[in-house]
Parts: sequence; structure tokens; C-alpha cells
Amino acid sequence: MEQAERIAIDGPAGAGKSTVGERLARCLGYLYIDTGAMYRALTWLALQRGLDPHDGEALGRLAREASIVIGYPHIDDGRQYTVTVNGEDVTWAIRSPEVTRTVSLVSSHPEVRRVLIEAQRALARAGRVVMVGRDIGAVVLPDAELKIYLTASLEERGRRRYAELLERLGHDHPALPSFEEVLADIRRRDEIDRDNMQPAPDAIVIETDHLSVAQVLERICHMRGKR
Ligand SMILES: Nc1ncnc2c1ncn2[C@@H]1O[C@H](COP(=O)(O)OP(=O)(O)O)[C@@H](O)[C@H]1O
Ligand SMILES: Nc1ccn([C@@H]2O[C@H](COP(=O)(O)OP(=O)(O)O)[C@@H](O)[C@H]2O)c(=O)n1
Repeated sequence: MEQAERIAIDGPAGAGKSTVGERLARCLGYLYIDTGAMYRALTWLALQRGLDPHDGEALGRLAREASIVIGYPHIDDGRQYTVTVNGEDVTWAIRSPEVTRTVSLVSSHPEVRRVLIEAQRALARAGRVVMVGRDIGAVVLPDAELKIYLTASLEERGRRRYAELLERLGHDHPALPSFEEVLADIRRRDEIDRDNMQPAPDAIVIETDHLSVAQVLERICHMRGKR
């Protein structure tokens, strides 16, 4: 019987986790789980309900009550998956500047992390998963068979995220932030995320500044083959 395998990919915003994770999962036929989307979905709901993003207890309660589901894409509009919150499709809503601005604060509360980490572990119980996030190798799946930590300089990550927004929204979109705003948001999130963003001691660190997506994938497949 083929051995169940969990692959953890961590790293800061714009390091390439979602792009690489989704392609790797597709190529291996594994389930792809983006844990950032779960924190974003909870943040979207908290904003809808007008909850204070500093109130860890209320947010933890909301996390326990909410039904956050990441499922098959179904719609062909560039999405990697469909995210629903209590049945409502929020796949693009969770990428809004407001959610992006607030998500790290919401994610910083232990009451929130406890609930979402448990949900993530339950999803991984099936084995054969590629899970991407900040704390997957160190906390969520400390016994994952392969742990990758992707990184890149702040400037490179800002350039990537800005190019992505430009492509998705177009030059004239009123919600398109400036490059400086994108960079400032990533810098601020890096800081808040720092406590939950340590690479696992046994993670393989890949510096991606001068690598293409294909080269990153090639390295990961090479490491996987060496285990
Ligand atoms: N190694 C790479 N080289 C160039 N661009 C990359 C690389 N990895 C990712 N990208 C691009 O950067 C953008 C952000 O990557 P993404 O996977 O969303 O990062 P993360 O999930 O870590 O925030 C995407 O548009 C992606 O195509
Ligand atoms: N495992 C995780 C994943 C995300 N997060 C939080 O959720 C935010 C959004 O994650 P994301 O992966 O969607 O962000 P991007 O890197 O795609 O911009 C991060 O900035 C973290 O604050 C977390 O705390 N733990």
C-alpha cells in the first residue's frame, strides 16, 4: 500500500506557497489545503458581524460556530478552490484589502488558532495532503513527512503580490493599491505573523528570489525523492 504523506509548506506572504502548493498537490493527486484561506474566511465573517478584531474570546467563539468549507473550485474564474462561510461563497471576498489588513490581528489570538488548528489537523487525517500556511510544519503537522519553508526578500514578495493584483484587477480598478501600499501591508503582516511563522527545525528552506515557480517545484520534487 502506498504510504500516506503530508507535505507542509510554510513561509511569509508572497513567498509562493499557494502557487507551488497547488501545483504540487495537483501533480501528485493530493488534497491541497490553504490554511490562510481559513483565517481569511473567519476574518471576513468577523467583519460582517462587526466584531472587534482585538476580542480573542468572541473570535474564538465565532470560529467554533462558523462553518468554513474549502472545496472543489466548480467555477472557472481563476480560483484554486471555493471557500464558503455558512454556505455563502466568499472565495474572492476574502482577498479584499479590508480582510487582508485585518487577518493577521484576528489570527494572532490563541482562542482562534486553537479552533482552526484542530480543524486543519482533522482535514489532514486523510493523509496525502499538501498543506500551506505559516505554522504547518512546526505546529499543525509536526510529524509531516516533508516540510518546506519558502522565502524571498520583502521587495520581491511585494513585486509578486502587486503583479498578481494588477493582473486580477486591471490598471484602472479603484481598489488597486499602489506598490508602496502592498509592500507596507506585507511588512506589517510579517511583523504580526512573526510569532507564528517560525520554520520547523527540520524544514528545508528554499530561497526563491532568483528561482522560477518551475525551479522551486523541481527542488521540492528532488528533496521528496531523496527521503
Ligand atoms: N518562485 C517564483 N518566482 C516568481 N513568481 C512567483 C514565484 N512563486 C510565486 N510567484 C508568484 O508570486 C505571486 C504570489 O505567490 P503566492 O503563491 O500567492 O504566495 P503566497 O501563497 O506565499 O502568499 C503569484 O502570482 C505567483 O505566481
Ligand atoms: N497557518 C496560518 C496561515 C495564515 N495565517 C494568517 O493568515 C494571514 C493570511 O494568510 P495567507 O496565506 O492567505 O496570506 P498570503 O500569504 O497569501 O498573503 C497571514 O498573514 C497570517 O496572519 C496564520 O496565522 N497561520
